[in-house]
Amino acid sequence: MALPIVLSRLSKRFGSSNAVDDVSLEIQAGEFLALLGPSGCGKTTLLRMIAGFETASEGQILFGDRMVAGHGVHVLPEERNVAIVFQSYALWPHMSVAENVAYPLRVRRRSRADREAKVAEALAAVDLSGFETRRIADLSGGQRQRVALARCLAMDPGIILLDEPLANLDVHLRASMEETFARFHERTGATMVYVTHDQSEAMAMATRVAVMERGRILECAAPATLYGEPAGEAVARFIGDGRIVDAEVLSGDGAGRCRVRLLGTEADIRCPPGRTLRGPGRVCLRAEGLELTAQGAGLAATVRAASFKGAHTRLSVEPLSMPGLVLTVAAPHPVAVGATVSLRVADGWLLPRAASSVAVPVADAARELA
Ligand SMILES: Nc1ncnc2c1ncn2[C@@H]1O[C@H](COP(=O)(O)OP(=O)(O)OP(=O)(O)O)[C@@H](O)[C@H]1O
Repeated sequence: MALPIVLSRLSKRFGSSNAVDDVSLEIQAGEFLALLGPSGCGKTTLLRMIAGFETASEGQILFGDRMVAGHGVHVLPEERNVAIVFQSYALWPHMSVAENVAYPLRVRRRSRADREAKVAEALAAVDLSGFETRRIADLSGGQRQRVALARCLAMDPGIILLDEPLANLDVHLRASMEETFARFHERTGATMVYVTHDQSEAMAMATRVAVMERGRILECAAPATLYGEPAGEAVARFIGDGRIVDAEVLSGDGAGRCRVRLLGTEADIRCPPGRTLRGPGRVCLRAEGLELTAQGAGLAATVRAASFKGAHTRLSVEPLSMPGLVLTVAAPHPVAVGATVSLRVADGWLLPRAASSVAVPVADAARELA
């Protein structure tokens, strides 16, 4: 049965440095949560603490209502009833596929008939029926990872922890494995925590993504929210290569749209609904929110680099109004480096924290002006 995982004020110190720093997070039963962040941000340490391979310096971990770490408790990994999938597969090379998948069931002294049924079902779930007698050495990397997943399935765990399971696979195989993982998640219904530094992988599979930086969780939200409506500048920059620019909020409808002046031009963009704000703010711009427009009509910029992508040409452009800032835009046709183009800001996101900390609600501002 899937269990929720609750992390409360969890920290891990190695010497004087905090690898995990005051992390609190509730992972729902049956959720697929990705821990995403650059190398060294603490995601593996956090996963190892959930698994029980690391003790907590502070804080606690609950699986459902069972305390597994904290308040002097440290439940050993083998007693936590979690399944773990590593990038190194951790299979027994001298055993066959079926023997590997059956291994945890054998340890639990399940009957032969039960083992055989579970192994057949687990191998079918990862498209490896017919591979029962193959040796691990005779499998590809993707097939080995699928055996590791089948072994997990056969254990029927409530919690599955995955540490960069696709890191050793090539790009094409990774894409097909993303589907396998999604089906695997559906099938097990288990709570899954998936560590990766690859944001496209995290965004494609997870129901929520926790973005980590220097041991802390910056934001934890659904992929579309992180991408479209990030809460702060660090996540806006990290996810989808967003660019942050200063803006002046001119007016807003209170329902999630506002008019801003930015980079010497005006645009209608998205903003947090609720209070209508005006005053200075910070806006996240992404390549797909910018469009080429008729010469002289929008924001003038110089093309600094052009890279042909097949369906479009990706341009790096420098606005004349802000030298040094490099924006990216998808152009429907190639444009020469050095040319001047005009851009229209078709979409952007007014960052909430910057806005609420400096901007004034329109109603109040109007009263002040009256
Ligand atoms: N056993 C240890 N002893 C000392 N420092 C450690 C230990 N394990 C991890 N660290 C440090 O803790 C920090 C977080 O490491 P961690 O492996 O959790 O990061 P990560 O985000 O998983 O990185 P990567 O993607 O490179 O694996 C790093 O600065 C690392 O050097």
